[in-house]
Amino acid sequence: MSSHDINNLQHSFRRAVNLSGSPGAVSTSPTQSFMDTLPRRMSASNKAKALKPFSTGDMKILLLENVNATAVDIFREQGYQVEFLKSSLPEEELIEKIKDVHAVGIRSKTRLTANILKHAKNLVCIGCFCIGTNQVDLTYATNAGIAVFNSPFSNSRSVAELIIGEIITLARQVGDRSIELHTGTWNKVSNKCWEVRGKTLGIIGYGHIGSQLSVLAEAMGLHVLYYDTVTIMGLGTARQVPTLDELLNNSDFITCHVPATPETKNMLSAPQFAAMKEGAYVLNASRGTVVDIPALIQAFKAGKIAGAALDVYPSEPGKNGAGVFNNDLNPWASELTSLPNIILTPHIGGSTEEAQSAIGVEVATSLTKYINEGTSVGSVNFPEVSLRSLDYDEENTVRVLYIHHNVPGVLKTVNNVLSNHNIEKQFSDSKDGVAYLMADICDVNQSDIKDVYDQLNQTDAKISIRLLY
Ligand SMILES: NC(=O)c1ccc[n+]([C@@H]2O[C@H](COP(=O)([O-])OP(=O)(O)OC[C@H]3O[C@@H](n4cnc5c(N)ncnc54)[C@H](O)[C@@H]3O)[C@@H](O)[C@H]2O)c1
Ligand SMILES: O=C(O)[C@H](O)COP(=O)(O)O
Repeated sequence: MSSHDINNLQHSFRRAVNLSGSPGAVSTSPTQSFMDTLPRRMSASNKAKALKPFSTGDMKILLLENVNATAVDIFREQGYQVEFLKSSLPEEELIEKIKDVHAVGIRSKTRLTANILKHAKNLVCIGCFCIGTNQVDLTYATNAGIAVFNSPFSNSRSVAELIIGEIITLARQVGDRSIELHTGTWNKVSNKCWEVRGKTLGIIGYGHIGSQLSVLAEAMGLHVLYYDTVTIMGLGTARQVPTLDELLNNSDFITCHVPATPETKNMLSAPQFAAMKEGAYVLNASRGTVVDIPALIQAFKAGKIAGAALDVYPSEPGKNGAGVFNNDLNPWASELTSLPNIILTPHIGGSTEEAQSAIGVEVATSLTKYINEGTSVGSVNFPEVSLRSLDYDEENTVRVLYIHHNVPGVLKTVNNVLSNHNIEKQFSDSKDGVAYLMADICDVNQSDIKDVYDQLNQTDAKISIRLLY
Protein backbone atom coordinates (compact mmCIF):
# COMPACT_ATOMS: atom_id res chain seq x y z
CA MET A 1 0.00 0.00 0.00
CA SER A 2 1.52 3.35 -0.99
CA SER A 3 1.65 6.24 1.44
CA HIS A 4 -0.93 7.95 -0.80
CA ASP A 5 -3.34 5.07 -0.21
CA ILE A 6 -2.62 4.91 3.49
CA ASN A 7 -3.32 8.55 3.92
CA ASN A 8 -6.55 8.38 1.96
CA LEU A 9 -7.60 5.40 3.98
CA GLN A 10 -6.80 7.04 7.27
CA HIS A 11 -8.65 10.17 6.35
CA SER A 12 -11.63 8.21 5.26
CA PHE A 13 -11.63 6.27 8.45
CA ARG A 14 -11.36 9.41 10.51
CA ARG A 15 -14.76 10.58 9.52
CA ALA A 16 -16.70 12.62 11.99
CA VAL A 17 -19.94 14.47 11.83
CA ASN A 18 -18.49 17.96 11.58
CA LEU A 19 -21.09 20.60 10.92
CA SER A 20 -19.90 23.83 9.45
CA GLY A 21 -20.22 26.76 11.78
CA SER A 22 -21.74 24.58 14.47
CA PRO A 23 -20.26 25.27 17.89
CA GLY A 24 -20.91 21.67 18.83
CA ALA A 25 -19.04 20.30 15.83
CA VAL A 26 -17.55 16.90 16.49
CA SER A 27 -14.15 16.21 15.07
CA THR A 28 -11.86 13.27 15.61
CA SER A 29 -8.36 13.83 16.82
CA PRO A 30 -5.64 13.47 14.20
CA THR A 31 -3.86 11.13 16.59
CA GLN A 32 -6.68 8.61 16.66
CA SER A 33 -6.23 5.49 14.59
CA PHE A 34 -8.98 4.45 12.21
CA MET A 35 -10.01 1.64 14.52
CA ASP A 36 -10.74 4.17 17.24
CA THR A 37 -13.10 6.21 15.17
CA LEU A 38 -16.45 4.58 14.83
CA PRO A 39 -18.74 6.45 12.44
CA ARG A 40 -20.90 8.98 14.17
CA ARG A 41 -24.33 9.76 12.84
CA MET A 42 -26.04 13.09 12.59
CA SER A 43 -28.44 13.94 15.28
CA ALA A 44 -31.96 14.62 14.06
CA SER A 45 -31.68 18.33 14.73
CA ASN A 46 -28.70 18.61 12.46
CA LYS A 47 -30.13 16.74 9.52
CA ALA A 48 -30.58 19.74 7.26
CA LYS A 49 -27.04 20.97 7.63
CA ALA A 50 -24.08 20.11 5.41
CA LEU A 51 -22.38 16.97 6.54
CA LYS A 52 -18.68 16.32 6.12
CA PRO A 53 -17.96 12.68 5.43
CA PHE A 54 -14.76 12.57 7.46
CA SER A 55 -12.80 14.81 9.74
CA THR A 56 -12.49 17.90 7.61
CA GLY A 57 -10.19 19.41 10.21
CA ASP A 58 -7.50 17.04 8.95
CA MET A 59 -7.66 18.33 5.39
CA LYS A 60 -4.74 20.56 4.43
CA ILE A 61 -5.17 23.06 1.62
CA LEU A 62 -2.28 25.04 0.16
CA LEU A 63 -3.29 28.19 -1.72
CA LEU A 64 -0.71 30.05 -3.83
CA GLU A 65 -0.72 33.16 -6.02
CA ASN A 66 -3.12 35.26 -3.97
CA VAL A 67 -6.21 33.19 -4.67
CA ASN A 68 -9.31 35.23 -3.88
CA ALA A 69 -10.64 35.53 -0.32
CA THR A 70 -13.95 33.97 -1.39
CA ALA A 71 -12.10 30.67 -1.77
CA VAL A 72 -10.28 30.98 1.55
CA ASP A 73 -13.62 31.60 3.27
CA ILE A 74 -15.23 28.54 1.68
CA PHE A 75 -12.36 26.28 2.71
CA ARG A 76 -12.24 27.67 6.25
CA GLU A 77 -16.01 27.21 6.61
CA GLN A 78 -15.45 23.55 5.86
CA GLY A 79 -13.00 23.39 8.75
CA TYR A 80 -10.03 22.63 6.49
CA GLN A 81 -6.54 23.78 7.45
CA VAL A 82 -5.66 26.51 4.95
CA GLU A 83 -2.22 27.89 4.17
CA PHE A 84 -2.48 31.00 2.01
CA LEU A 85 0.46 32.54 0.14
CA LYS A 86 0.40 35.64 -2.05
CA SER A 87 2.97 34.48 -4.58
CA SER A 88 3.98 31.38 -6.42
CA LEU A 89 6.84 29.27 -5.00
CA PRO A 90 10.16 28.12 -6.46
CA GLU A 91 10.27 24.39 -7.20
CA GLU A 92 12.22 23.29 -4.13
CA GLU A 93 9.99 25.21 -1.72
CA LEU A 94 6.87 23.96 -3.44
CA ILE A 95 8.06 20.36 -3.18
CA GLU A 96 8.44 20.80 0.59
CA LYS A 97 5.01 22.39 0.97
CA ILE A 98 3.10 20.04 -1.30
CA LYS A 99 4.32 16.87 0.42
CA ASP A 100 1.49 16.57 2.91
CA VAL A 101 -1.34 18.67 1.50
CA HIS A 102 -4.59 17.18 0.20
CA ALA A 103 -5.46 20.01 -2.20
CA VAL A 104 -3.47 22.77 -3.81
CA GLY A 105 -4.87 25.95 -5.36
CA ILE A 106 -2.85 27.82 -7.98
CA ARG A 107 -3.26 30.36 -10.78
CA SER A 108 -1.34 30.57 -14.05
CA LYS A 109 2.20 30.99 -12.69
CA THR A 110 2.72 27.83 -10.65
CA ARG A 111 4.05 24.95 -12.66
CA LEU A 112 2.86 21.64 -11.25
CA THR A 113 5.27 19.38 -13.09
CA ALA A 114 5.61 15.61 -12.72
CA ASN A 115 8.74 16.25 -10.66
CA ILE A 116 6.75 18.28 -8.16
CA LEU A 117 3.63 16.12 -8.19
CA LYS A 118 5.56 12.93 -7.52
CA HIS A 119 6.29 14.32 -4.03
CA ALA A 120 2.61 15.10 -3.40
CA LYS A 121 1.76 11.78 -1.80
CA ASN A 122 -1.48 12.95 -0.18
CA LEU A 123 -2.76 15.15 -2.98
CA VAL A 124 -6.36 14.40 -3.91
CA CYS A 125 -7.13 17.38 -6.13
CA ILE A 126 -5.73 20.54 -7.73
CA GLY A 127 -7.68 23.76 -8.24
CA CYS A 128 -6.57 26.09 -11.04
CA PHE A 129 -8.18 29.36 -9.99
CA CYS A 130 -8.10 30.54 -13.61
CA ILE A 131 -9.04 29.28 -17.08
CA GLY A 132 -5.75 27.77 -18.24
CA THR A 133 -4.60 24.36 -17.02
CA ASN A 134 -1.48 24.12 -19.20
CA GLN A 135 0.67 24.84 -16.11
CA VAL A 136 -0.26 21.42 -14.68
CA ASP A 137 1.09 18.12 -15.98
CA LEU A 138 -2.40 16.74 -16.54
CA THR A 139 -1.20 13.35 -17.72
CA TYR A 140 0.80 12.81 -14.57
CA ALA A 141 -2.02 14.09 -12.37
CA THR A 142 -4.55 11.79 -14.02
CA ASN A 143 -2.37 8.72 -13.71
CA ALA A 144 -1.74 9.55 -10.07
CA GLY A 145 -5.48 9.79 -9.40
CA ILE A 146 -5.42 13.55 -8.80
CA ALA A 147 -8.47 15.43 -10.09
CA VAL A 148 -7.87 18.88 -11.60
CA PHE A 149 -10.51 21.62 -11.64
CA ASN A 150 -10.56 25.11 -13.16
CA SER A 151 -12.97 27.95 -13.83
CA PRO A 152 -13.66 27.81 -17.56
CA PHE A 153 -15.27 31.19 -18.14
CA SER A 154 -15.49 33.36 -15.02
CA ASN A 155 -12.89 35.81 -16.33
CA SER A 156 -13.80 35.76 -20.05
CA ARG A 157 -15.65 39.06 -19.89
CA SER A 158 -12.74 40.76 -18.10
CA VAL A 159 -10.31 39.71 -20.84
CA ALA A 160 -12.69 40.79 -23.60
CA GLU A 161 -13.12 44.22 -22.02
CA LEU A 162 -9.34 44.65 -21.67
CA ILE A 163 -8.88 43.89 -25.37
CA ILE A 164 -11.54 46.43 -26.34
CA GLY A 165 -9.73 49.06 -24.26
CA GLU A 166 -6.42 48.15 -25.86
CA ILE A 167 -7.75 48.29 -29.41
CA ILE A 168 -8.68 51.95 -28.95
CA THR A 169 -5.53 52.67 -26.95
CA LEU A 170 -3.36 51.31 -29.78
CA ALA A 171 -5.32 53.02 -32.55
CA ARG A 172 -4.98 56.39 -30.77
CA GLN A 173 -1.44 55.84 -29.41
CA VAL A 174 -2.82 56.65 -25.97
CA GLY A 175 -0.08 54.75 -24.14
CA ASP A 176 2.67 56.85 -25.70
CA ARG A 177 0.85 60.17 -25.16
CA SER A 178 0.32 59.25 -21.53
CA ILE A 179 3.96 58.27 -20.94
CA GLU A 180 5.08 61.52 -22.63
CA LEU A 181 2.83 63.73 -20.53
CA HIS A 182 3.88 61.94 -17.35
CA THR A 183 7.35 63.30 -18.11
CA GLY A 184 6.04 66.78 -19.01
CA THR A 185 5.97 66.47 -22.80
CA TRP A 186 2.92 67.93 -24.62
CA ASN A 187 2.66 66.12 -27.97
CA LYS A 188 -0.72 66.79 -29.60
CA VAL A 189 -0.74 64.74 -32.85
CA SER A 190 -3.26 63.05 -35.15
CA ASN A 191 -0.80 61.43 -37.54
CA LYS A 192 -1.54 57.67 -37.75
CA CYS A 193 -4.23 57.91 -35.07
CA TRP A 194 -7.47 56.25 -36.13
CA GLU A 195 -11.07 55.64 -35.19
CA VAL A 196 -11.89 51.95 -34.87
CA ARG A 197 -15.31 52.31 -36.50
CA GLY A 198 -15.36 50.48 -39.84
CA LYS A 199 -12.04 48.68 -39.25
CA THR A 200 -11.74 44.89 -39.20
CA LEU A 201 -10.95 42.85 -36.11
CA GLY A 202 -9.53 39.37 -36.69
CA ILE A 203 -10.08 37.02 -33.75
CA ILE A 204 -7.95 33.87 -33.59
CA GLY A 205 -9.83 31.40 -31.39
CA TYR A 206 -13.58 31.99 -31.13
CA GLY A 207 -14.21 30.42 -27.74
CA HIS A 208 -15.48 31.97 -24.52
CA ILE A 209 -13.31 35.08 -24.80
CA GLY A 210 -13.18 35.42 -28.58
CA SER A 211 -16.96 35.28 -28.95
CA GLN A 212 -17.59 37.80 -26.09
CA LEU A 213 -15.10 40.13 -27.73
CA SER A 214 -16.85 39.72 -31.07
CA VAL A 215 -20.11 41.10 -29.66
CA LEU A 216 -18.44 44.05 -27.94
CA ALA A 217 -16.38 44.89 -31.04
CA GLU A 218 -19.40 44.91 -33.36
CA ALA A 219 -21.17 47.28 -30.99
CA MET A 220 -18.33 49.74 -31.62
CA GLY A 221 -18.68 49.44 -35.41
CA LEU A 222 -15.84 47.01 -36.06
CA HIS A 223 -16.27 44.24 -38.63
CA VAL A 224 -15.32 40.87 -37.16
CA LEU A 225 -13.57 37.94 -38.85
CA TYR A 226 -12.56 34.89 -36.86
CA TYR A 227 -10.44 31.82 -37.38
CA ASP A 228 -10.95 28.65 -35.34
CA THR A 229 -10.14 25.00 -35.93
CA VAL A 230 -13.75 24.18 -35.04
CA THR A 231 -16.69 25.39 -37.10
CA ILE A 232 -18.58 27.80 -34.88
CA MET A 233 -21.64 29.90 -35.61
CA GLY A 234 -20.69 33.57 -35.64
CA LEU A 235 -22.48 35.99 -33.33
CA GLY A 236 -24.03 39.06 -34.96
CA THR A 237 -22.47 39.49 -38.39
CA ALA A 238 -19.08 38.02 -37.46
CA ARG A 239 -17.77 35.74 -40.19
CA GLN A 240 -15.59 32.65 -39.82
CA VAL A 241 -12.74 32.42 -42.32
CA PRO A 242 -11.33 29.08 -43.48
CA THR A 243 -7.64 29.90 -43.10
CA LEU A 244 -5.44 31.88 -40.75
CA ASP A 245 -3.91 33.61 -43.77
CA GLU A 246 -7.30 34.95 -44.86
CA LEU A 247 -7.74 36.48 -41.43
CA LEU A 248 -4.21 37.94 -41.43
CA ASN A 249 -4.58 39.41 -44.95
CA ASN A 250 -7.80 41.24 -44.10
CA SER A 251 -7.64 42.43 -40.50
CA ASP A 252 -6.58 45.78 -39.05
CA PHE A 253 -6.45 44.36 -35.52
CA ILE A 254 -5.46 40.74 -34.85
CA THR A 255 -6.08 39.26 -31.43
CA CYS A 256 -5.22 35.78 -30.11
CA HIS A 257 -7.56 33.77 -27.86
CA VAL A 258 -6.35 30.20 -28.26
CA PRO A 259 -5.00 27.80 -25.61
CA ALA A 260 -1.32 26.91 -25.27
CA THR A 261 -0.91 23.76 -27.32
CA PRO A 262 1.84 22.44 -29.62
CA GLU A 263 -0.27 23.69 -32.57
CA THR A 264 -0.55 27.25 -31.24
CA LYS A 265 3.14 27.63 -30.35
CA ASN A 266 4.50 30.60 -32.31
CA MET A 267 1.25 30.71 -34.24
CA LEU A 268 2.12 34.31 -35.07
CA SER A 269 5.73 34.30 -36.27
CA ALA A 270 7.67 35.89 -39.17
CA PRO A 271 5.55 34.39 -42.01
CA GLN A 272 2.31 35.41 -40.29
CA PHE A 273 3.54 38.97 -39.65
CA ALA A 274 4.50 39.13 -43.34
CA ALA A 275 0.95 38.10 -44.28
CA MET A 276 -0.63 40.97 -42.28
CA LYS A 277 -1.80 44.29 -43.71
CA GLU A 278 0.68 47.16 -43.48
CA GLY A 279 0.11 48.96 -40.19
CA ALA A 280 -1.88 46.17 -38.52
CA TYR A 281 -2.02 45.91 -34.73
CA VAL A 282 -1.41 42.64 -32.84
CA LEU A 283 -2.87 41.72 -29.44
CA ASN A 284 -2.19 38.67 -27.31
CA ALA A 285 -3.87 37.97 -23.98
CA SER A 286 -3.93 34.19 -24.37
CA ARG A 287 -0.64 32.48 -23.60
CA GLY A 288 2.94 33.67 -24.01
CA THR A 289 3.84 30.82 -26.32
CA VAL A 290 1.38 31.88 -29.03
CA VAL A 291 3.26 34.93 -30.37
CA ASP A 292 6.93 34.80 -31.37
CA ILE A 293 8.04 38.01 -29.66
CA PRO A 294 11.44 38.45 -31.41
CA ALA A 295 9.58 38.14 -34.74
CA LEU A 296 7.04 40.70 -33.50
CA ILE A 297 9.85 43.10 -32.59
CA GLN A 298 11.30 42.71 -36.11
CA ALA A 299 7.89 43.27 -37.74
CA PHE A 300 7.40 46.40 -35.66
CA LYS A 301 10.85 47.79 -36.45
CA ALA A 302 10.26 47.11 -40.15
CA GLY A 303 7.05 49.18 -39.95
CA LYS A 304 4.90 46.19 -40.82
CA ILE A 305 2.86 46.41 -37.63
CA ALA A 306 1.93 49.71 -36.03
CA GLY A 307 1.63 48.51 -32.47
CA ALA A 308 0.94 45.61 -30.17
CA ALA A 309 -0.64 44.84 -26.82
CA LEU A 310 0.84 41.92 -24.90
CA ASP A 311 -0.50 40.60 -21.61
CA VAL A 312 1.31 37.25 -21.58
CA TYR A 313 4.93 36.19 -22.09
CA PRO A 314 6.90 32.95 -22.55
CA SER A 315 8.39 33.42 -19.07
CA GLU A 316 6.58 35.40 -16.40
CA PRO A 317 7.81 36.40 -12.93
CA GLY A 318 6.42 34.37 -10.03
CA LYS A 319 5.75 37.49 -7.96
CA ASN A 320 5.27 41.25 -8.26
CA GLY A 321 8.18 43.63 -7.91
CA ALA A 322 10.41 46.18 -9.60
CA GLY A 323 12.99 44.86 -12.06
CA VAL A 324 11.61 41.31 -12.28
CA PHE A 325 10.66 41.63 -15.97
CA ASN A 326 14.16 41.64 -17.41
CA ASN A 327 16.53 40.06 -19.92
CA ASP A 328 17.34 37.21 -17.55
CA LEU A 329 13.71 36.17 -17.75
CA ASN A 330 13.20 36.90 -21.47
CA PRO A 331 16.31 37.88 -23.48
CA TRP A 332 14.40 40.44 -25.61
CA ALA A 333 12.79 42.23 -22.62
CA SER A 334 14.79 45.47 -22.75
CA GLU A 335 14.37 45.80 -26.52
CA LEU A 336 10.61 45.24 -26.27
CA THR A 337 10.14 47.70 -23.43
CA SER A 338 11.97 50.42 -25.39
CA LEU A 339 9.52 50.38 -28.33
CA PRO A 340 6.69 52.91 -28.74
CA ASN A 341 3.00 51.97 -29.06
CA ILE A 342 3.61 48.57 -27.53
CA ILE A 343 1.29 48.11 -24.54
CA LEU A 344 2.72 45.68 -22.00
CA THR A 345 0.59 44.47 -19.12
CA PRO A 346 1.57 41.93 -16.42
CA HIS A 347 -0.93 39.15 -17.22
CA ILE A 348 -3.92 41.06 -15.85
CA GLY A 349 -6.52 39.98 -18.43
CA GLY A 350 -8.54 38.13 -15.81
CA SER A 351 -7.54 40.29 -12.88
CA THR A 352 -10.73 42.09 -11.91
CA GLU A 353 -12.58 41.97 -8.61
CA GLU A 354 -15.60 40.44 -10.33
CA ALA A 355 -13.68 37.69 -12.07
CA GLN A 356 -11.47 36.74 -9.13
CA SER A 357 -14.37 36.61 -6.71
CA ALA A 358 -16.42 34.40 -9.05
CA ILE A 359 -13.45 32.12 -9.74
CA GLY A 360 -12.78 31.76 -6.02
CA VAL A 361 -16.31 30.58 -5.37
CA GLU A 362 -16.47 28.28 -8.39
CA VAL A 363 -13.18 26.44 -7.93
CA ALA A 364 -13.37 26.24 -4.12
CA THR A 365 -16.88 24.79 -4.42
CA SER A 366 -15.71 22.19 -6.94
CA LEU A 367 -12.78 21.17 -4.72
CA THR A 368 -14.98 20.98 -1.65
CA LYS A 369 -17.54 18.80 -3.38
CA TYR A 370 -14.78 16.54 -4.64
CA ILE A 371 -13.09 16.24 -1.26
CA ASN A 372 -16.28 15.76 0.72
CA GLU A 373 -18.44 13.80 -1.70
CA GLY A 374 -16.21 12.60 -4.54
CA THR A 375 -18.16 14.60 -7.14
CA SER A 376 -15.88 15.22 -10.13
CA VAL A 377 -18.27 17.37 -12.17
CA GLY A 378 -16.26 20.17 -13.79
CA SER A 379 -12.94 18.31 -13.63
CA VAL A 380 -10.73 18.83 -16.68
CA ASN A 381 -8.92 15.48 -16.47
CA PHE A 382 -11.39 13.08 -14.83
CA PRO A 383 -14.63 11.61 -16.10
CA GLU A 384 -17.50 13.54 -14.56
CA VAL A 385 -19.05 11.35 -11.90
CA SER A 386 -21.65 12.29 -9.35
CA LEU A 387 -24.26 10.64 -7.15
CA ARG A 388 -26.90 12.27 -5.02
CA SER A 389 -25.67 12.87 -1.48
CA LEU A 390 -24.81 9.96 0.70
CA ASP A 391 -27.66 9.19 3.06
CA TYR A 392 -25.99 9.58 6.43
CA ASP A 393 -29.18 8.73 8.24
CA GLU A 394 -28.68 5.20 7.03
CA GLU A 395 -26.48 3.33 9.46
CA ASN A 396 -23.47 1.60 7.96
CA THR A 397 -23.48 3.27 4.57
CA VAL A 398 -20.15 3.85 2.86
CA ARG A 399 -19.33 5.77 -0.31
CA VAL A 400 -16.63 4.07 -2.36
CA LEU A 401 -14.53 6.23 -4.69
CA TYR A 402 -12.45 4.00 -6.92
CA ILE A 403 -10.21 5.53 -9.59
CA HIS A 404 -8.71 2.99 -11.92
CA HIS A 405 -7.20 2.23 -15.29
CA ASN A 406 -9.92 1.66 -17.86
CA VAL A 407 -9.24 -1.98 -18.71
CA PRO A 408 -11.70 -4.84 -19.26
CA GLY A 409 -13.00 -6.78 -16.30
CA VAL A 410 -12.47 -4.14 -13.58
CA LEU A 411 -16.13 -3.54 -12.81
CA LYS A 412 -16.75 -7.25 -12.48
CA THR A 413 -13.94 -7.55 -9.96
CA VAL A 414 -14.97 -4.45 -8.03
CA ASN A 415 -18.62 -5.40 -7.93
CA ASN A 416 -17.65 -8.82 -6.66
CA VAL A 417 -16.24 -7.02 -3.63
CA LEU A 418 -19.09 -4.55 -3.28
CA SER A 419 -21.86 -7.06 -3.82
CA ASN A 420 -21.21 -8.60 -0.41
CA HIS A 421 -23.22 -5.55 0.68
CA ASN A 422 -26.28 -3.81 -0.64
CA ILE A 423 -25.18 -1.52 -3.48
CA GLU A 424 -27.59 1.36 -3.04
CA LYS A 425 -26.44 3.34 -6.08
CA GLN A 426 -23.50 3.35 -8.43
CA PHE A 427 -22.06 5.42 -11.28
CA SER A 428 -19.02 4.86 -13.41
CA ASP A 429 -17.49 6.68 -16.35
CA SER A 430 -14.17 6.80 -18.16
CA LYS A 431 -12.02 9.34 -19.96
CA ASP A 432 -8.71 8.88 -21.77
CA GLY A 433 -7.85 5.55 -20.21
CA VAL A 434 -8.84 6.46 -16.67
CA ALA A 435 -12.14 5.45 -15.11
CA TYR A 436 -13.90 6.52 -11.95
CA LEU A 437 -16.46 4.46 -10.08
CA MET A 438 -18.59 5.87 -7.30
CA ALA A 439 -20.85 3.59 -5.31
CA ASP A 440 -22.81 3.83 -2.08
CA ILE A 441 -22.97 0.55 -0.25
CA CYS A 442 -25.17 -0.20 2.75
CA ASP A 443 -25.06 -2.74 5.53
CA VAL A 444 -21.34 -2.32 5.96
CA ASN A 445 -20.25 -3.07 9.49
CA GLN A 446 -17.33 -1.24 10.93
CA SER A 447 -15.24 -4.38 10.71
CA ASP A 448 -16.13 -4.79 7.00
CA ILE A 449 -14.78 -1.42 5.98
CA LYS A 450 -11.13 -2.28 6.13
CA ASP A 451 -11.90 -5.52 4.36
CA VAL A 452 -13.60 -3.66 1.48
CA TYR A 453 -10.64 -1.33 1.29
CA ASP A 454 -8.08 -4.13 1.32
CA GLN A 455 -9.85 -6.08 -1.39
CA LEU A 456 -10.17 -3.03 -3.65
CA ASN A 457 -6.59 -2.12 -2.96
CA GLN A 458 -5.45 -5.48 -4.30
CA THR A 459 -7.10 -4.97 -7.70
CA ASP A 460 -4.51 -4.54 -10.46
CA ALA A 461 -6.29 -1.65 -12.17
CA LYS A 462 -6.53 0.53 -9.05
CA ILE A 463 -5.08 4.03 -9.16
CA SER A 464 -6.49 5.34 -5.90
CA ILE A 465 -9.29 4.64 -3.46
CA ARG A 466 -11.16 6.74 -0.94
CA LEU A 467 -13.91 5.51 1.32
CA LEU A 468 -16.25 8.14 2.72
CA TYR A 469 -18.53 7.25 5.59
N1 LIG B 1 -4.62 36.99 -20.02
C1 LIG B 1 -5.39 36.43 -19.14
O1 LIG B 1 -5.41 36.82 -17.97
C2 LIG B 1 -6.27 35.31 -19.56
C3 LIG B 1 -7.50 35.17 -18.93
C4 LIG B 1 -8.33 34.13 -19.34
C5 LIG B 1 -7.92 33.25 -20.31
N2 LIG B 1 -6.70 33.39 -20.87
C6 LIG B 1 -6.28 32.45 -21.92
O2 LIG B 1 -7.03 32.73 -23.10
C7 LIG B 1 -7.10 31.56 -23.89
C8 LIG B 1 -8.49 31.40 -24.47
O3 LIG B 1 -9.44 31.30 -23.44
P1 LIG B 1 -10.96 30.90 -23.74
O4 LIG B 1 -11.63 30.82 -22.43
O5 LIG B 1 -11.55 31.74 -24.80
O6 LIG B 1 -10.73 29.45 -24.29
P2 LIG B 1 -11.80 28.56 -25.07
O7 LIG B 1 -11.35 27.16 -24.89
O8 LIG B 1 -13.18 28.92 -24.71
O9 LIG B 1 -11.56 28.98 -26.59
C9 LIG B 1 -10.39 28.68 -27.29
C10 LIG B 1 -10.76 28.56 -28.76
O10 LIG B 1 -9.53 28.35 -29.47
C11 LIG B 1 -9.80 27.40 -30.49
N3 LIG B 1 -8.55 26.81 -30.91
C12 LIG B 1 -7.80 25.88 -30.27
N4 LIG B 1 -6.71 25.60 -30.99
C13 LIG B 1 -6.75 26.37 -32.08
C14 LIG B 1 -5.89 26.53 -33.20
N5 LIG B 1 -4.75 25.83 -33.32
N6 LIG B 1 -6.25 27.40 -34.17
C15 LIG B 1 -7.40 28.11 -34.05
N7 LIG B 1 -8.25 28.01 -33.03
C16 LIG B 1 -7.92 27.14 -32.05
C17 LIG B 1 -10.76 26.43 -29.85
O11 LIG B 1 -11.46 25.67 -30.83
C18 LIG B 1 -11.66 27.37 -29.06
O12 LIG B 1 -12.78 27.78 -29.81
C19 LIG B 1 -6.63 30.43 -22.99
O13 LIG B 1 -5.28 30.15 -23.29
C20 LIG B 1 -6.66 31.02 -21.62
O14 LIG B 1 -5.78 30.41 -20.76
C21 LIG B 1 -5.86 34.40 -20.52
O1 LIG C 1 -5.84 31.20 -17.44
C1 LIG C 1 -6.34 32.24 -17.01
O2 LIG C 1 -7.48 32.29 -16.53
C2 LIG C 1 -5.57 33.51 -17.12
O3 LIG C 1 -4.35 33.33 -17.73
C3 LIG C 1 -5.48 34.26 -15.83
O4 LIG C 1 -4.52 33.69 -15.01
P1 LIG C 1 -4.23 34.30 -13.56
O5 LIG C 1 -5.28 33.80 -12.65
O6 LIG C 1 -2.87 33.83 -13.20
O7 LIG C 1 -4.30 35.80 -13.69
